[in-house]
Amino acid sequence: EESAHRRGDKKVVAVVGGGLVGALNACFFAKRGFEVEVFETREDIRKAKVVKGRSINLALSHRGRQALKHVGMEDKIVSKGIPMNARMIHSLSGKQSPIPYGKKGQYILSVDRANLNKELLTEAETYPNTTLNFDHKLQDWRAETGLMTFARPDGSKTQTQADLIVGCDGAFSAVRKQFLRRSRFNYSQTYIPHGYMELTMPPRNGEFAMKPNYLHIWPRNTFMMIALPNLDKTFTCTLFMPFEEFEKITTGDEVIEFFQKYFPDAIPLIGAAALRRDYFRLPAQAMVSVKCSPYHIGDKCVLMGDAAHAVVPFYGQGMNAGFEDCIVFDEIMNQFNEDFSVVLPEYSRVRVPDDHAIADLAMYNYVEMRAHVNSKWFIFRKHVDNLLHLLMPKTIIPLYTMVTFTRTRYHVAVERWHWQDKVSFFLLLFNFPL
Ligand SMILES: Cc1cc2nc3c(=O)[nH]c(=O)nc-3n(C[C@H](O)[C@H](O)[C@H](O)COP(=O)(O)OP(=O)(O)OC[C@H]3O[C@@H](n4cnc5c(N)ncnc54)[C@H](O)[C@@H]3O)c2cc1C
Ligand SMILES: COc1ccc2c(c1)CN(c1nc(C(=O)N(C)c3cc(Cl)c(F)cc3C(=O)O)c(Cl)s1)C2
Repeated sequence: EESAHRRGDKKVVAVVGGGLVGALNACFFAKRGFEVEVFETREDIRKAKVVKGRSINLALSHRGRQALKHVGMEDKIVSKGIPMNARMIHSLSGKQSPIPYGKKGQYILSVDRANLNKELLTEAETYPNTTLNFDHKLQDWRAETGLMTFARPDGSKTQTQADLIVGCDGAFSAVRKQFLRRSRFNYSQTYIPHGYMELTMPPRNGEFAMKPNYLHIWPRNTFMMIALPNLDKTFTCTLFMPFEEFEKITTGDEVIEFFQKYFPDAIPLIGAAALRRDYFRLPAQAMVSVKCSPYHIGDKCVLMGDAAHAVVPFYGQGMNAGFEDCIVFDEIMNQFNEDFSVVLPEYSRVRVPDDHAIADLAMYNYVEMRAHVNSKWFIFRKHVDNLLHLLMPKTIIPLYTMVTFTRTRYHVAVERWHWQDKVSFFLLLFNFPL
């Protein structure tokens, strides 16, 4: 029967969550001519001052760029990103060793999260068939009818119906909550013992304090710090450490002592006074890994982005994977002529194995980095990867290359990686002329 809430002839798509994936998804659906309604808990961040407590910048790579390209946003976002052509490994002695990501054109971009979110919201708004509703917190919804209930800041409630509900409301998704009540819905979440804290490295004499076109890494097994450049010539440093280690450091002196021991070269670059102050500004944030399946309910609701698969950040792929979700869904919409009753199950069938694979990869890399990776090991491994790739470009492709610079399905990249590990072990064993 005619759906009551159809405006004109096109169906209504409700995107819950106006974060990175929700804002991008709104563009994908609007481009197809749907009536798009975005519902976002927070106020319009384009009017707000600072969004606190989120990772300030992110690494954008191929998968994410392809999604942005699809809605004509790639050039605008890339122009405001800072290319990182290589990692810069900081050893305990302060020695810096660059390791290229690949051939010349193979670089990743440091992009500002808040700006990316603003640009995507503004782009979504340019579509006449798109409405952004801020200060709308989804509280409840029903799969049978597509009826949603939102809480407003003044305590009032509003309701609206949609033909399709797209849950892009992040790792603690309210849309996903309804999935948990249904039979045959699989769900798992893991908080890792590490937390993360962001520290700012200011410019020095008006210039970047370190070489800007690198992803700076201080790998120290249990501890790790990374730094990505910002357009204002600062670096955002992210310190990863077990919560119990964060809790041991309670005074400014202890902060300096800790950095003296593990990241001595960073003290003058961040500044001892700033370090003493900023370390206590915000508590360390938790990192959770969420896996679930299926991603849909009937022809009514589908989860994308962190709402479907929150991953630990140790591959820099969370947003890239969420952005790629949008392309994959769009491709399936083309294949099955926008018939939600076919598109949604097909999307789960295709995408669950890949998003689970990247979740596993990121967790694997977290365990790997925590256990083995100090500067020497990191440098050695990456050089071996690059050497084998040089000798047998078609046979050995480093895993991070497949993940970061191609759209090889994540689960296929993992399968190849397992195969390659056997082959290269075999080759080394029979001392293939390396
Ligand atoms: C430290 C750290 C570093 C990272 N680095 C990278 C990186 O380098 N590269 C990368 O690709 N990814 C990275 N990520 C991952 C990336 O941040 C996430 O994958 C990405 O933000 C997911 O986007 P999303 O839109 O799905 O969710 P979110 O960005 O969480 O957006 C969800 C939105 O939904 C809204 N919302 C929540 N609940 C409701 C509700 N009930 N009703 C309405 N709205 C609601 C929220 O306000 C928010 O705006 C990193 C993550 C962390 C924590
Ligand atoms: C804003 O906060 C964050 C937090 C973590 C990350 C990022 C941004 C961006 N990240 C990227 N990771 C890769 C990668 O593939 N691997 C295997 C790596 C994984 C780790 Cl943990 C690392 F330190 C270096 C590399 C590396 O290879 O350079 C990229 Cl490529 S980008 C991790």
